[in-house]
Amino acid sequence: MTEQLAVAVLGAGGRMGAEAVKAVDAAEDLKLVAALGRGDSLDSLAGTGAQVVVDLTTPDSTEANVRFAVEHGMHAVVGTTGWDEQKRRNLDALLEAHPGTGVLIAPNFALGSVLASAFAAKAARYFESVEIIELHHPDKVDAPSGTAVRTAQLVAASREEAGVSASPDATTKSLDGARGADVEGVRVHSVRLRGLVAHQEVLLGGPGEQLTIRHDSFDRASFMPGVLLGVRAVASHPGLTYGLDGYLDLND
Ligand SMILES: NC(=O)C1=CN([C@@H]2O[C@H](COP(=O)(O)OP(=O)(O)OC[C@H]3O[C@@H](n4cnc5c(N)ncnc54)[C@H](O)[C@@H]3O)[C@@H](O)[C@H]2O)C=CC1
Ligand SMILES: O=C(O)C1=N[C@H](C(=O)O)C[C@H](O)C1
Repeated sequence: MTEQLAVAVLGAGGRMGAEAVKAVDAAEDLKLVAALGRGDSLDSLAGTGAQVVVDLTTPDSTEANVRFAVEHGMHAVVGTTGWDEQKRRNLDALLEAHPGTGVLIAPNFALGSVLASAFAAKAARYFESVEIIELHHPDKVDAPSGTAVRTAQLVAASREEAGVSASPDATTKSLDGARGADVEGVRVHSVRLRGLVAHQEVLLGGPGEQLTIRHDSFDRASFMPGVLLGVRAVASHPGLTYGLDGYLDLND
């Protein structure tokens, strides 16, 4: 048998972390060497031999966790939200000083969601209007979702490349928040509703027609194939990769 890859999960007591612990435990090629929760010292990682750290914590702690991993020669697979451009730039600089170490920041690990965002970006240049609605469970602490931000970035880049103008909008008078958040020129609306897990619709409108690209995660099991893919692949992708699409061949 080939040697198992040693994996540590941070945020192990959380909704995603608990699921990731089970998934890593069940994978024959992986060995769970640490499962840390809030309050556990990162120093306890040092003696575990962890090669890959999976971070599924909170936006206020993920940056320090990833910094610790990189500085101690561990690769990191990050699902936690909050990685804005400045934080990614800082991480890039840190990784330059640690060549050979890989970090994957995946706003969404569900393969269907990654595909839906890619399809939306492809379609966005052909429609006059585009808006995003993301819908999540009410225990989520951040809005808009990391997935919606990433989708808006991909959509905006695609429209800019194609020279498409901003979505038309005659609103001159509105209540604060009524038109959602502006993410790179794309309106994003956040719904929080008991019973939901993670859902997103990209609405694309043209004269007389609408295309809706919708993805639903009904269960956190949907994220685990992407987590495992990231864990297995991160060592062969040194530097920072933003989005699981960076590990997939979506160009055809
Ligand atoms: N990329 C993806 O596919 C997905 C990403 N997420 C994101 O993952 C993050 C976690 O989501 P949930 O599990 O739903 O949240 P959660 O609140 O259930 O879990 C977070 C856990 O991290 C723990 N924690 C906080 N700081 C820590 C630290 N320094 N060390 C160790 N543990 C620490 C908390 O005590 C909590 O148990 C959120 O940012 C969420 O948006 C969630 C689902 C899918
Ligand atoms: O908090 C969540 O639940 C999720 N967070 C990620 C996000 O903000 O996009 C991924 C997924 O949508 C679930």
